[in-house]
Amino acid sequence: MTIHIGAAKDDIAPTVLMPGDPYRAKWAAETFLDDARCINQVRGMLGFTGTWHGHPVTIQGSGMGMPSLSIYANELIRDYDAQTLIRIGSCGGMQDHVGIRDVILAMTATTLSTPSRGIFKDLNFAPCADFGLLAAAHHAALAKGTTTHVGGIYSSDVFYDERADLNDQMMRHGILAVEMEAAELYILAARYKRRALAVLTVSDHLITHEALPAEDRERSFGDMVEIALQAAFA
Ligand SMILES: O=P(O)(O)O[C@H]1O[C@H](CO)[C@@H](O)[C@H]1O
Ligand SMILES: O=c1cc[nH]c(=O)[nH]1
Repeated sequence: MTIHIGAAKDDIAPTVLMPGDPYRAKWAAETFLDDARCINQVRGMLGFTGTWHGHPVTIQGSGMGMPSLSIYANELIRDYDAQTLIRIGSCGGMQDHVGIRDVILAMTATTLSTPSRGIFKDLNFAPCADFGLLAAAHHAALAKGTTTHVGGIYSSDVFYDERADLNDQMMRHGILAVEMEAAELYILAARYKRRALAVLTVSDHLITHEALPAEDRERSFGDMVEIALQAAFA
């Protein structure tokens, strides 16, 4: 057990999927895993462990934002020895050619700041995905026929952002979508030599202002979960 995860060490699999939403963790575990059991309820940040095609898998909510993700990812890596961490998240589309429900594979994650900012001081570290996971996820997405985009995303600290100029610069530089966790996940994976990837589904759009309801964000993103699982065990 850790401060934020009530599971015994053996209850967490080496492969962990991390949605921001704990109820997406529950839905994904019940939908895709065999013999799924709840292994964490501390603070309501639900986690489940089961098997997918015989492989042990944990699906643990990360909460919203990098400070929350950082707590769970640190404990999963340092206390539970998680080796492969794949975020399965929602995001806001930032390019015209990116549509609602499309899948984004985040090759890089640009940020203004992360919980790791302090250790880098004046260095701008470039958080990036594990290439093997990225390539395997792309292969899985193509095989599935899911409309998928691979490229840079923006990990923001702010959902209700008062600085429109930042989004403008992201869009101008080809960033595909905005979310709030991937950059810190990639930095922690680099620090501890683990594999990480963010597989995202576009839930709303900053240009068209389309938006999916909360229930869809919780329960309807099956393609991204299957892509993440196939990538993890490719
Ligand atoms: O759907 P999740 O995985 O929570 O991801 C996105 O949704 C939340 C904001 O609504 C942030 O956590 C953002 O990164
Ligand atoms: O962080 C997020 C997630 C979904 N949509 C957004 O606009 N931002």
